[in-house]
Amino acid sequence: MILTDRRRATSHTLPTICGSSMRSRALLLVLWRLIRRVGLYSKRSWSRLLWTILSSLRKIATHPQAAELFRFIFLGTIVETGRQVAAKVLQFAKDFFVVRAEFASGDFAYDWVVNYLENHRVWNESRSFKVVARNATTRPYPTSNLGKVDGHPDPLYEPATTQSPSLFRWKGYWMTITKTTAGMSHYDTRPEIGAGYGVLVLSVLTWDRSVLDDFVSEARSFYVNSQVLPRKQFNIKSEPSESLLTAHFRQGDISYDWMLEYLRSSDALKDIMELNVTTKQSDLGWGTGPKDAVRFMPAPESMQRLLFKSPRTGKSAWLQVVMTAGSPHWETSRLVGGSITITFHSSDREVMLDLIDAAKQKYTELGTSRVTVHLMDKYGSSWNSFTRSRRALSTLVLPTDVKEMLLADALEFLDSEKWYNMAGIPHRRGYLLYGAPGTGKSSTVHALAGELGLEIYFISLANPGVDDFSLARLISDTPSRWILLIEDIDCAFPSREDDDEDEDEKDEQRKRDRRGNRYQSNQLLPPKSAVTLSGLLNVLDSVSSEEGRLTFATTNHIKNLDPALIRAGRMDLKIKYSLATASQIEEVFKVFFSETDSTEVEQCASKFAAAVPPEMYSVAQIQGYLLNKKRDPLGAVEGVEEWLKEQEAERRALIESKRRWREEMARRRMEEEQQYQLEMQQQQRMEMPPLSNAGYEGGYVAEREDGREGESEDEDDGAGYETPNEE
Ligand SMILES: Nc1ncnc2c1ncn2[C@@H]1O[C@H](COP(=O)(O)OP(=O)(O)OP(=O)(O)O)[C@@H](O)[C@H]1O
Repeated sequence: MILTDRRRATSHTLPTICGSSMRSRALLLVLWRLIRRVGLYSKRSWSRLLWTILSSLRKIATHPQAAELFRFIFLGTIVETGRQVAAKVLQFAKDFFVVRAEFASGDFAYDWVVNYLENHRVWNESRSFKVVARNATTRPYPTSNLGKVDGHPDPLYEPATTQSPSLFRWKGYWMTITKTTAGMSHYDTRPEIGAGYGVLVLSVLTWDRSVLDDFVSEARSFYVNSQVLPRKQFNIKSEPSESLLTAHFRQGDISYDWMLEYLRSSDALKDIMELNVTTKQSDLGWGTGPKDAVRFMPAPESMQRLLFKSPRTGKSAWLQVVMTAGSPHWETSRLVGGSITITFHSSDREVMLDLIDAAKQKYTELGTSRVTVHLMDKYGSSWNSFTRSRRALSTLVLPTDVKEMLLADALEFLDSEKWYNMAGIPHRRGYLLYGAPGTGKSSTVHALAGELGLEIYFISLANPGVDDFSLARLISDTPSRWILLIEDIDCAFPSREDDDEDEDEKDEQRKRDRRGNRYQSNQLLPPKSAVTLSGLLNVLDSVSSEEGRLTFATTNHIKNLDPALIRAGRMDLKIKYSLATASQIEEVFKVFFSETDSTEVEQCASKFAAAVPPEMYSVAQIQGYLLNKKRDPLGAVEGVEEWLKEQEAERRALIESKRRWREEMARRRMEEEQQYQLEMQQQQRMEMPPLSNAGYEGGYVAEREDGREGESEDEDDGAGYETPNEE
């Protein structure tokens, strides 16, 4: 009954308390029953509950095991608090009594400290190290007595890779040093991280920070004043420091040649550890001594250290040299685009200037004088520069006065800039050098450039990458007072006189499309260059480039040139280069044997000149013959008859082969023409309407007198063909 009553009471109170969900209703019902059973709804029952809890706690506390537990908790709290306080105090003491510095490889400070530590045998004193075999003869390792004379490397001590700190004493202070090397992370994208990255942590047990400053400054001055090459630590490509002086030398600029010669000299080579050994002739020519047959160069793409001592002030500084090798130019295969970057381990500008001076002086002592030549790259987008030996104007064998006249004219032009400005005439002058190949046209330009101290900008119109636009852009990127050299200017445009013998073969090739099919006579021939005549004229007349320009154009075929190209104002002076005259032949002979007894040479020269027919051979051809007899003037005279016979035979053979070639070409042309006509006839027949429909009303194909098929009358414009019937 009681149960029933309670259920009733619950059922009518619950809906006012809870929500609608069945599950929460059931939960609340259980709770409600619990409260009612314990009687928590009354004040008396609360105090009873409290009393129960307290009495239970008292029971637990008086239990012997519980008392033990409380004691442990209490003690533990005290110990942990003490430990934390001690750690805080220790950390504070460490911060206060230990000075800590970090050095990262790639920075010079790192090198100073590492160099200092290595020279003070810190790793030898360490409890953990690795032993490596290196050549230590250049380094003062007093403990190492091995390997001094037998050419084998010495054992050296290096920090162990375990990163364990080494302890050492410096001026009464204890220091610990930790060196981490060899690639902390291979995944790091920063350039200085990866294999070879190193960090050095130096801690000094002192509260005085100036101890560390003193240490670093001692390491620095030890490094700077050291006469022993510091061992290369890490080959880091990035710039080591922005605050130090760095000088860049680019190939094509004469200062690059100075520096290259200096680096090749024995002064610098003694410090350089990675060398390129070559027996290849360099731009600068062979040396005279037997040792010069092998040339040494600092290895490109490597970082080299060398000590430079200024001859003027006696100051010295370590230099870090990084060389980049150039790549071969597409047309000439000369190396272009190389560079030398020198970082001075000093911020003293005087040292840098002294180095450049010393390099220049070394270069002058060698007696090499060079001319800078800029060649366009294969895309016609930029200039690649290099230098080549200067040629003395006196070595050119030209008809009397030509050299003198050219030089005087160019000098006068360069001197009269003001006059040009006053007269409102653009300050530029054009020279056209024309004549047979090998007569000295290009050599004249190079010799003149050396004489006038001007740079040559060489453009090749046959370069597939160059067009009007790129040519104009390239020309605008030039200095004032320069030489523009356009060789074989005729090659750029289709020749208008196809009967030229030398050009026949080239033209024949050009007259074929990519698949080898011949261009028909009614089709336009492709131009030889993407540069158009008007594009070139624009460049010659342009005011965009700096003025003071001497333009030299050379050609073997002046008759192929458009008159617009060579009119006065564009080509002011036209100089003809002929095949060698008698006096030129004699002079070439004398130049060749200038080191032999003069009376003998005089006699031989006139005999030689009398034997060689004038204006038959170029100077280049005569030089070619004399090169084989360069120490034997008498032999040169005796052998000339034989050589002339050979030349004559060669000439005849050449004429004969050209004749045969022309005949063959004419035959092929005729065959092609016939084939073409035949194909056209067949094609027209195939397009012809069926014969059954032919008739007066339907139109027809008429046979023309010349054998070609006519068109139907219906499609004609009214003039019509005469029909066979009408005929
Ligand atoms: N008049 C000359 N005096 C001295 N050397 C010459 C002379 N002519 C030609 N040579 C020599 O012949 C070689 C070719 O000369 P160069 O290239 O100057 O001739 P070029 O007339 O420009 O020929 P091309 O028309 O084929 O370009 C060079 O090695 C040069 O030394």
